[in-house]
Amino acid sequence: MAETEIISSSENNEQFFEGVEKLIEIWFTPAKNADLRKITRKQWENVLKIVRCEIISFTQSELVDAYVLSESSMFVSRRRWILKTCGTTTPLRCVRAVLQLAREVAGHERVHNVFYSRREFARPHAQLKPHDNFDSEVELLDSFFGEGRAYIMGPEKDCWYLYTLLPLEGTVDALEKEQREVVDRCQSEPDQTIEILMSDLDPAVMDIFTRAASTDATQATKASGIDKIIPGMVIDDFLFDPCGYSMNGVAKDGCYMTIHITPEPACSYVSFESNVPARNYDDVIARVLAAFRPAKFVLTVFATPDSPAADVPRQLKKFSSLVGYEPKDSQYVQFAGYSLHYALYAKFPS
Ligand SMILES: C[S@+](CC[C@H](N)C(=O)[O-])C[C@H]1O[C@@H](n2cnc3c(N)ncnc32)[C@H](O)[C@@H]1O
Repeated sequence: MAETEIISSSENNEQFFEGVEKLIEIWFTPAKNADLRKITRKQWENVLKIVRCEIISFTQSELVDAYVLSESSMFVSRRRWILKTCGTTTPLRCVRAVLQLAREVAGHERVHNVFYSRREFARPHAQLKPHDNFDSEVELLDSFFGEGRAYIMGPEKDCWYLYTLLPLEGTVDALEKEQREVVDRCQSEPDQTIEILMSDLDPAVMDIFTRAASTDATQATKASGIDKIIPGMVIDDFLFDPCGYSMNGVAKDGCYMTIHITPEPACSYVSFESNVPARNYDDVIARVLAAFRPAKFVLTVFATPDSPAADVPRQLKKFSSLVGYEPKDSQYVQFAGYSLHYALYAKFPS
């Protein structure tokens, strides 16, 4: 397994692990016979060496390959690549290699869209370059993709960073035109992503994700109710020793879900992400919160106009009441081709 990222805090001798992930998603422009799944496992292993993590498990559906990594997950489909890694991994350092493999092995010449996002780290200064600050990350991303756009949402300590090539609606028409052409060429490909990034979780729940309480990952998946959050997924789960948990779920229709858990009391963190389509995510959000009981969380929802979830970001804008939680911040952004809702919630004081 890759070099572990667990650091002992000198202040109180408690274990610290940076659960907050960096998430990069690259969409390539459709091209005849091009498919990222032509990239071999060995080639991915070499890419992940640059990131400082490795593959620990693999599952697939007809439409998506899903890898559980020593630090989170990777999903590969015909024209979309997603890499989500935590700890002090360096995912942006591998982008050049991925673009090269996409071109030379998979037949993808053109990048259509890029999303790079993360919550603020618990310990930003412990990160390796370029992840030690957002400006450096943006500079590197711009060196690959040209002029992207960078956004910082929410209050300083709980902010959420986003880099994308999407223009704000109505500001740049070149990308809009390209997007329309792609939609025309490949019919529409509706897309939506919900992420719930939770911190300061209930210790009784976190206990489930330790080897002391659960004999294996399956037991932890069932005891926590993870298997009920989105039914119908084939689950590939992993329980770390002495604690920590990662899972990927894939469905026949190509949808995925992924959950990663850092249970250490000093730095407890859980992330949930899925691209399952829905007219609203109230039930999914309620099940996630009931399973993990965070004190604080960031919620983000992206949706294209042709997605069943198209109206979700707008609905959430007005949706202030999540039982037991109060909204601390909320932003709604309309990009060309996507809308986005960001919100920060905290538990009502008991
Ligand atoms: C890989 S997991 C999931 C992290 C995830 N990003 C999250 O949302 O919290 C990290 C958890 O597994 C534990 N762990 C145990 N062995 C590990 C290893 N060899 N590499 C990475 N994490 C390990 C860490 O202490 C931490 O609790």
